[in-house]
Amino acid sequence: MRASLLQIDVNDTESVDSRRRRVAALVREQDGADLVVLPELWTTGAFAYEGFGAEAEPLEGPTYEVMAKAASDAGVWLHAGSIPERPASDSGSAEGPLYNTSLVFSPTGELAAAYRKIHRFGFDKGEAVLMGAGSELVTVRLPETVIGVATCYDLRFPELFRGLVDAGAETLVIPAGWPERRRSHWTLLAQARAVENQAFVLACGTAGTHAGVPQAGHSIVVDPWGEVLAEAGPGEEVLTVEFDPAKVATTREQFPALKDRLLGLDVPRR
Ligand SMILES: NC(=O)CCC(=O)C(=O)O
Repeated sequence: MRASLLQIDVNDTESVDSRRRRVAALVREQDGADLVVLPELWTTGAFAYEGFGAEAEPLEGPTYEVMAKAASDAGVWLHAGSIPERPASDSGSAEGPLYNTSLVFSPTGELAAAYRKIHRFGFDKGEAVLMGAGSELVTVRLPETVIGVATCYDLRFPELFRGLVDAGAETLVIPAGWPERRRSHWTLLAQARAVENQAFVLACGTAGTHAGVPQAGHSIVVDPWGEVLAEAGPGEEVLTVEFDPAKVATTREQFPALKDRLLGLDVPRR
């Protein structure tokens, strides 16, 4: 299986419209890939809080339209990263809470899944107060593997990933806007989630600086044994990797640690 992670430079000088067009063209160039992955909130920047309201869009808004077409033009599964989503309220008005919502498209441009980020970053400010929390785990069956989706700060919450594994996930796909300041956590946590869940991890971050926050870049692909298969540098980059999804089953068979779980399962305790 071939995956391409598009580590986009998200800065304050390029307009959202221009970035959308540029990223769509990059997606179309990945026509030999099985899966293409974009970062979190790459239209606005994950730390550009002022832009969330101004650039919020309904699920089927401009980013959806452009990305659905790019996925079908390239004939790839596309995890299009996330958008600041403003769902239309029941009455049909444009008012309502915002969500940090990821979109996954099939190679024919159909929406296969939408995931609203569960853990919002910022403690008492930023995303944590501007956006609502999602509540549903999302997996998507591709021909080669089942992907489980999570977003950026979710990476710090292992129980979410265990839930995805229980729902069948074999490849964990994590778009992010992770800051350079905590790059060591990013790499360490990506490897930890791969090892503990015996799953592939595809973690795609942003490059550049937006809202005064330098981004880590260093998108990373880790195999179920915790080996780093590929890692990007700090700048904009297309990180392409080939991997064998069957390695999940062989790792889980040969080192069956997931079968030794006791807590959280309905089993007698010693
Ligand atoms: N956008 C985010 O979720 C940032 C997460 C982060 O900076 C961290 O967990 O550290």
